Amino acid sequence: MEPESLQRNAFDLTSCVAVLGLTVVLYIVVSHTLCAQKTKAYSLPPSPPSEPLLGHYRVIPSDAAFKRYAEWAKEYKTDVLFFQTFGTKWVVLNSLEAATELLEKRGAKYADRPRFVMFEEMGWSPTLTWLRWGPKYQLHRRVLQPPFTKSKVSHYTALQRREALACCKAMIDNPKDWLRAVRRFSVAIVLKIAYGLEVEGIHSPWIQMAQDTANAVGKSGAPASSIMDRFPATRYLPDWLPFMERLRYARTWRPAIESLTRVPFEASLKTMASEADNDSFVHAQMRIRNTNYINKGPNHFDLEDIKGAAATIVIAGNDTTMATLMLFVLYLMQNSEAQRKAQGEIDRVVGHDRLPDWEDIPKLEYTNLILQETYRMNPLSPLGIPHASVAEDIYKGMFIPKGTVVYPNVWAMNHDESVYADPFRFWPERYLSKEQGGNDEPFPVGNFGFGRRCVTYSKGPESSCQSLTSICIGRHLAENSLLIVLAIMLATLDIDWPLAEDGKPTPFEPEWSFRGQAIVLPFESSIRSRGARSKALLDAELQTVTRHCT
Ligand code: HEM
Repeated sequence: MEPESLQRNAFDLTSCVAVLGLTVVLYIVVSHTLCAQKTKAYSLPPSPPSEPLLGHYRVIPSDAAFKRYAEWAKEYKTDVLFFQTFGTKWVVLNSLEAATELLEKRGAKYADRPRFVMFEEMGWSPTLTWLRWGPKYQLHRRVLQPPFTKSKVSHYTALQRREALACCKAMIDNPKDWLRAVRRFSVAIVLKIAYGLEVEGIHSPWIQMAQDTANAVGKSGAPASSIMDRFPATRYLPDWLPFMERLRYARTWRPAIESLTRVPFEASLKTMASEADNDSFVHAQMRIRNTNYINKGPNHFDLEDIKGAAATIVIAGNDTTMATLMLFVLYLMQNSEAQRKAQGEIDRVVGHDRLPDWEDIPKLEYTNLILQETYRMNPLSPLGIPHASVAEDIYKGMFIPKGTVVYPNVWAMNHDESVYADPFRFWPERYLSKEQGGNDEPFPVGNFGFGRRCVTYSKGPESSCQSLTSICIGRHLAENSLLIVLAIMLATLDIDWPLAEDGKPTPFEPEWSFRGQAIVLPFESSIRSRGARSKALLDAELQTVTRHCT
């Protein structure tokens, strides 16, 4: 390039950055002034000191921010904290009381989501989880919710049990590769439900595809917290600039998101003609679409919507299940007493002549307590998926401006010492009554989100939500998957610390990632069959269900 043109490019960039800087300053001054006028009567919630222009941008740690928020809440003696950066305002709700009051009782005011600019940059198609409040959101929720209601998920139980048996068999046959078995279980269920596609074995390419997407989402940082989300114009800056590492991340992982959205969808469409009995989400939606087309009716849910919604099922459903299963293995390995107690319960309820089935699940009280304690110990989305307010609000005399992003600090609520004694201890008995040797503590809260992003509003000055549904549409599906696989794991496997060469268990501290989701990183474990009898049962039952499962 000519020196003159180089100079011109450098000048263009400098002026571009200068104009952008000026815009940021103007934006901040105007929004501060407007906010100050509104808050004359009420003050904003407490917040830690911020920096000029950058606000709280550099004050919030990128790793495990939820822990810092919990500390600030104690320091400032408040359950609501306020922050702002580049004109974006956000509050963190650190108590169950605040989250229930704002996100549930006043849910209509907090039904929106912020705009997820970083996720847009990552190439998502319309995805319910990230959609803002509005007709598109309502349409997606109306289409996606019905197949996952508490009664409808019974449709998937045969598939879930078959995959649970296959998972445990793969863990026993190839214990070093137990993570792949767990990933296969998590992917196989949602891939079949969304697209009608089968995962063949633990080396299926679908597993790698889902793994890549999970990596992309899991380490992308708390949703709506990047510089692009705070100040969308920065998405057009070159990604080598300082502060733009999240833009670089988004662009690096874009192909993974695009593949998972496109490739299984196309594979599913190819089977439309040959699989008339395929009742997957994509086939069902395509059939509706074709019928509307033939009858010359409108098709509001277009191809991009079907594609995006199917990908939502896989992306929202696979990694959450996988991460919870990894936690089961970890906590059972670390707490052998709890493991033995749960195995005792399985033996008592199910006996030794068969493996756990759906009719046993309601009777497995201690197994359910292990699930609850796993949820509490490590909420996968420690700051939930943020909501956004559609109107200004006053809470305990504190002013919450319209358009504020709202994070429930689910981790803080589930580690509140005033509710949970010794909150960092894995103790499933804590939920039992005092007479039963427990501590009468409530089940964990908020792991599946708060409130209701309502489907319809009632009219009137105090608008309220009409649809009282739990925010995560996949909760019932996920709980069924987790309970059946946990029960079969307890019936067929012994989980222990990895063994050294001399055969002795070697305890270690696992590593975690707290960037975005809170997940335990891959770790070693010693997994063995509980005995020849349970192994024979596993082989026999797997053969039977594989023959019968559709
Ligand atoms: C252990 C398993 C799971 C956990 C911990 C979990 C957690 C969550 C959380 C925290 C939210 C955000 C709620 C909010 O906005 O306050 C959410 C939303 C959502 N989840 Fe799940 N989820 C799980 C499994 C699933 C599964 C299996 C599916 C698939 C069917 C699914 C689909 C969704 C969807 C579509 C949303 C967005 C709902 C909306 O914004 O209206 N999830 N989930």
